[in-house]
Amino acid sequence: MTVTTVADSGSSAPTIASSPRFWRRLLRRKLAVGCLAFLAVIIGIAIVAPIVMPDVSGQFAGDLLGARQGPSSAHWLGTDSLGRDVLERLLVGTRITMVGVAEALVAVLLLGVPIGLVAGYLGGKADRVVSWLADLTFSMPSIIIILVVLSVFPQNMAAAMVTLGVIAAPGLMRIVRSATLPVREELYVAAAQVSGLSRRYIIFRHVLPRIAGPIIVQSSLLAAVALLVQSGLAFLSLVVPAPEPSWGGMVADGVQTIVLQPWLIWPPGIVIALTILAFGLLGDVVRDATAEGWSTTVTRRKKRRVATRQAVSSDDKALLSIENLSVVFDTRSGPVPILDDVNLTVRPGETVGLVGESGCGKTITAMAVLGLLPGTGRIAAGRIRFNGQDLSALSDKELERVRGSQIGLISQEPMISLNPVFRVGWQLTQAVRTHHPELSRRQAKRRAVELLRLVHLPDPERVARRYPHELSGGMAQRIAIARALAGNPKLLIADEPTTALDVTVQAEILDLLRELQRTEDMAILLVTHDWGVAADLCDRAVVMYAGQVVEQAGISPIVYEPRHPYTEALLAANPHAHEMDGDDKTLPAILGMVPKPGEWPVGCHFRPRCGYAIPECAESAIPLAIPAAGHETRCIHKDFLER
Ligand SMILES: Nc1ncnc2c1ncn2[C@@H]1O[C@H](COP(=O)(O)OP(=O)(O)OP(=O)(O)O)[C@@H](O)[C@H]1O
Repeated sequence: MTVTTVADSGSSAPTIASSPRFWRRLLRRKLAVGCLAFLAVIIGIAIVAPIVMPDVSGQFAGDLLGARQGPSSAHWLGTDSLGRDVLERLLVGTRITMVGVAEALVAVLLLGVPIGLVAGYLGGKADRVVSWLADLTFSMPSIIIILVVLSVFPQNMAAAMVTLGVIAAPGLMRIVRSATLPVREELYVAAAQVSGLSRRYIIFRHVLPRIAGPIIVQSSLLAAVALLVQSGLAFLSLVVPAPEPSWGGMVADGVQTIVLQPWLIWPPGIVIALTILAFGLLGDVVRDATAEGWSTTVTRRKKRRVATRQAVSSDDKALLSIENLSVVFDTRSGPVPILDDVNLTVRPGETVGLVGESGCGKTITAMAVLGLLPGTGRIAAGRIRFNGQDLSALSDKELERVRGSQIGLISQEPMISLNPVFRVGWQLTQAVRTHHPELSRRQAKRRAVELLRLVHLPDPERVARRYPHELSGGMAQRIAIARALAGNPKLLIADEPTTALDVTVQAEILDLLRELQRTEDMAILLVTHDWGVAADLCDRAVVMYAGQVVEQAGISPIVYEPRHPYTEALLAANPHAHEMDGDDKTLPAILGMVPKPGEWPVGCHFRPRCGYAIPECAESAIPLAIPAAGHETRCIHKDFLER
């Protein structure tokens, strides 16, 4: 026999089982009330019966002439093989049976709960050692060990039941550990740490009450197992010496006389079966009540998650705040999701890089901010707050006023964005007048030349007289930047601004952007697939994959300690890193392709290409985790979360 525990019995459901709400939920269930009432009666009998009937325990024999009688008015449940009253022995025998159950439970709780709590809360080595010990104990044959203990301590029920508890403890440890993991990430636990409370205090006062639900479920199920084991050992006369009555011993008596009086097996058999059933069913209903609480807790946790996320990826000072943004493209076969729950923020004066392979949704994110979604694209959920206003709620006209004057855009193809039939100066002057209608034509012209000087174009007056086809790529990009600056924007969206340029010009444009950001006090949202560019320019990076933000953090942590396999793979495939290393080996590529919108896999979108994928990655949508302050990752992989 192996002592098993139900590993999923609400282990992941951090509910406050000690709260009145939990008890209200539990007591709404008739089955729970029935089980609790039944067990209360059994415990009451265990306490009272030996006091009321003190002689029964030591009674070796009763009326031998009236032995093996069926139920009668004198003996409601009949008499046993030695003429003793079955009902009296059943009632008095309740105590020793329940004491056996209690001994096993105390042992399992004393070992399983604290060790599981410490392993879950501390993690790392402590966790690994506990898991290893748990695995070791699982492979041990429990009943053999109990029999060995009984050979050393004959007829010692306490020794046998405590051994059972010790053997069952690793199962409870695991459940407590996994229930502790999400609780330790809660904000209030972090707040308790910050306020200097001791670990012991936090574990037992903050974490333990939150995981009481799974512990109650397990205790109930373990009580059923303990009762079965105690009855079995008593049946074999291994733990309760005669003439002490016990339920298991009474079953043994009934078995011996089964031919002469089959009735004797029924009373103890029924009571054992009903009590095991009550423990088992109570475990079930507690789990249901916990799960019901969990579904509401999930909603609350979701909100908390958002709150936590906002603590990382957004704050009140944010200039741009994209919150839970989902974008779809309407097609004949229905809406196709392009962006899924995108969250990111840009603070004033900050440069944030939006990194990812082609087709991940970087440009669509930028276009959504500008209210310029192409084709049938539309915002399906979420909002975009910019400088205190909700952009997603603005009309086209209102958005036009924001675009350019408050948010500027430079794109990958500056040449295409300039009208080939008008001189550069004229186009710039128009841009200045659009954003500053108060300026005269002459003043606007002067401002246009100033802008050309600002972007370090030599001889700006002459450049102003040129047509776009007379410009080089680098010059065209500088002019595009100058035009984006015409409205003195607070935020510049730069969509792959250097991709079409040669390397030296790329470096000049990046220098220019860095300088402008400082002098013009402008935030930049830089869309790029190039880590070199992101590392050169950005304070923070947001990594996108298949319509989702999969990781975001400060540029150093994300480059040196990526917490998502996609970021790690993207960094490994970065040609700049290899150039810097002098590494002439083949550049590692990420196998496979970014899945098309509408073909995203269930669970983690990166799973089919991920070398670390485990079955859980395919189960459901991966929530954002916060492995370190200011760092978010959409990965459940332990190796990445615990780096
Ligand atoms: N007008 C459109 N209609 C339908 N789907 C579109 C449209 N524009 C973009 N998409 C799809 O949206 C997804 C995200 O595109 P997006 O251009 O934002 O990716 P990206 O990460 O910026 O890549 P790139 O580096 O190529 O610009 C892609 O799968 C693309 O096919």
